Amino acid sequence: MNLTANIAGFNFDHILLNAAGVVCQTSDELDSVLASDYTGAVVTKSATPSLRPGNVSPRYHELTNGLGTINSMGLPNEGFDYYMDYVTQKQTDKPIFFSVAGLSKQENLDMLHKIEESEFNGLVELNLSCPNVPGKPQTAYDSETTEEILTEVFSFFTKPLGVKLPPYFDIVHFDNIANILNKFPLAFVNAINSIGNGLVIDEETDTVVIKPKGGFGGVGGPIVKATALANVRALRQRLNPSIKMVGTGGVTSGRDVYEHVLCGADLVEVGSQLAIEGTSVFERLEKELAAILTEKGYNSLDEVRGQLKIIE
Ligand SMILES: CC(C)(C)CCc1c(C(=O)O)[nH]c(=O)[nH]c1=O
Repeated sequence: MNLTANIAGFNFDHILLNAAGVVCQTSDELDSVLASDYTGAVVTKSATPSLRPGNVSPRYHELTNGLGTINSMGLPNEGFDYYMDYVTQKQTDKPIFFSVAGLSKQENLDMLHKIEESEFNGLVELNLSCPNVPGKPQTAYDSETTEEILTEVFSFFTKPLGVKLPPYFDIVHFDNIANILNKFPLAFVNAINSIGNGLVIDEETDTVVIKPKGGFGGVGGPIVKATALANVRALRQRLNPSIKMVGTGGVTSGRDVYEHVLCGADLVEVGSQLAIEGTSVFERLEKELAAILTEKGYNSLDEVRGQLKIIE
């Protein structure tokens, strides 16, 4: 059975990996994802130029009803040089995604220049949920800023690069962002990041569950699956075929992985469920996915990818 994928000439023997931010801040965590026999790659926690402790705790919470998670981590990470050391020294035949999230356009450009000039030979994921200038929405929700930063990036960057996008909720927004992204030689697009600025309340105490931002945080897990699938599908339908698709959001079963592939995903990432279940989740998900393919008489994900049917 063929459960492989290819992006920018990189072969992935498995289509599953972690979502940036989950089990990927330290070298031990990164090693644990790579060590799984059921992952095809690993992505680092989004790096900033220097080390960041991130926000005060509680900053992450799993909903008691199991429907999802909420977080306002605040970009805690070991700093750019730590991840550069890791990705350039790590001996592995699995591709590595180096995620970056500068706090300004200049920080992103500086990090990307360093990657361009480095020995790193993996893929880069530019986190476009990165902050924008005060008073403006996150970068990915600001078309001009998105186009401006990608224009500057591709004026010098030649290694495989994709973008991590927040969810969009309006068909015109799908059209707009796809029109911008199609102007650039992107290796991939990763949809979705957590749904921004949700709010979860503790029913015992009538209090928010995370401390930063008065309780507002990014929402993940089962609760976001419908939005994640819609974004993967809408972007797949609009983006040049040369831009591959990474599906993220709401994956807790092999069926969820299968649905991301039906919508067009080449790789599928696991965030909340990985945080909850640990790296054994990858084996469970791949085996559940393989069982679905067998049951349906498919021998390869190539027969499934993008084949979602509509009601004629
Ligand atoms: C939200 C930002 C802090 C600007 C980026 C890092 C990030 C975080 C985070 O570090 O709080 N959490 C997410 O769910 N997605 C992200 O992309």
